[in-house]
Amino acid sequence: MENTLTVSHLTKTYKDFTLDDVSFQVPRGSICGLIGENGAGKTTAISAMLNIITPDSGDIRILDMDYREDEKKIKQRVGVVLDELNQIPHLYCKDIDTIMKKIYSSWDSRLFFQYLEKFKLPQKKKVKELSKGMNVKLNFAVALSHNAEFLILDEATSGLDPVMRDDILQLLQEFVLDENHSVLLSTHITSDLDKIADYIIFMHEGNIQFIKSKEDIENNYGVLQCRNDFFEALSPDDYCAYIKEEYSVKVLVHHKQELLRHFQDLVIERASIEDIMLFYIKGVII
Ligand SMILES: Nc1ncnc2c1ncn2[C@@H]1O[C@H](COP(=O)(O)OP(=O)(O)OP(=O)(O)O)[C@@H](O)[C@H]1O
Repeated sequence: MENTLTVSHLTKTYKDFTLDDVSFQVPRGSICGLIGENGAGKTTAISAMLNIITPDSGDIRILDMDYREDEKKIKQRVGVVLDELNQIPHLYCKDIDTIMKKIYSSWDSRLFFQYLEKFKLPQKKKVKELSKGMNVKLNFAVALSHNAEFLILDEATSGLDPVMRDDILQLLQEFVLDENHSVLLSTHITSDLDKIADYIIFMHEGNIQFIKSKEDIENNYGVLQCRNDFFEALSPDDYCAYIKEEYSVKVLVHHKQELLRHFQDLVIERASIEDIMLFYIKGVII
């Protein structure tokens, strides 16, 4: 199995929105970041994978199984953390263990209580008494305590303080040290993906705008701020998007080493995932 997740030609139409023939993969052993503006279709795609909504067409395979036919088997092997809170409000944190033991065949109580301690979650607090961030941490403790091979995280880290977010990012990196483990992480905090993602899947208005490896972004992409006359002298092959400003042009280049060979004094800044996203949404794409 090369890919943990394969989404093929996924289409879902709502009144004012179409998720339009979307295809992408999560390679085994990788962390993939799913990014896109509000309403781009990220949650729609994730809801289809989890069989929460029924797509109009398309195939989804998770861990080499069909997402509908094999839903029960898949859910045993997948950990999910969504933006919304999905634990039962009147339960004590420790009672979650009793319930999850019945749901997951490979539930690990010892590991769950270790996570409660690590995340400073009091066993004797009710779920409804937890803050939003504490609730997110509880969902992570559940997702990580049943030997899941694949984590699907939809805006899961947005309610966490920077220190806890950093701890979770580290946990995710440790999780994929096992090459059978993979993560799909939808987030607006693109700096998190600069730190840990192997691939970036960028959705825009219901379509896949691009899929790139972080290595490709780091090695080949860059941001050049230049004067209009210099920009006019460039070949369109030298860049993939640009934004005209009052006295200069911001250019997204995708073969920066080649450009630097021709223009040795050129200053090309590192392109962050946020920079690239802004070029594709606000700029002119070549
Ligand atoms: N049940 C529904 N009925 C009608 N439209 C819907 C429904 N669910 C989602 N949509 C629409 O689908 C579009 C995509 O929504 P979705 O939640 O997938 O976006 P998103 O990329 O996750 O956005 P965000 O970053 O804001 O969470 C939006 O225009 C939304 O209004």
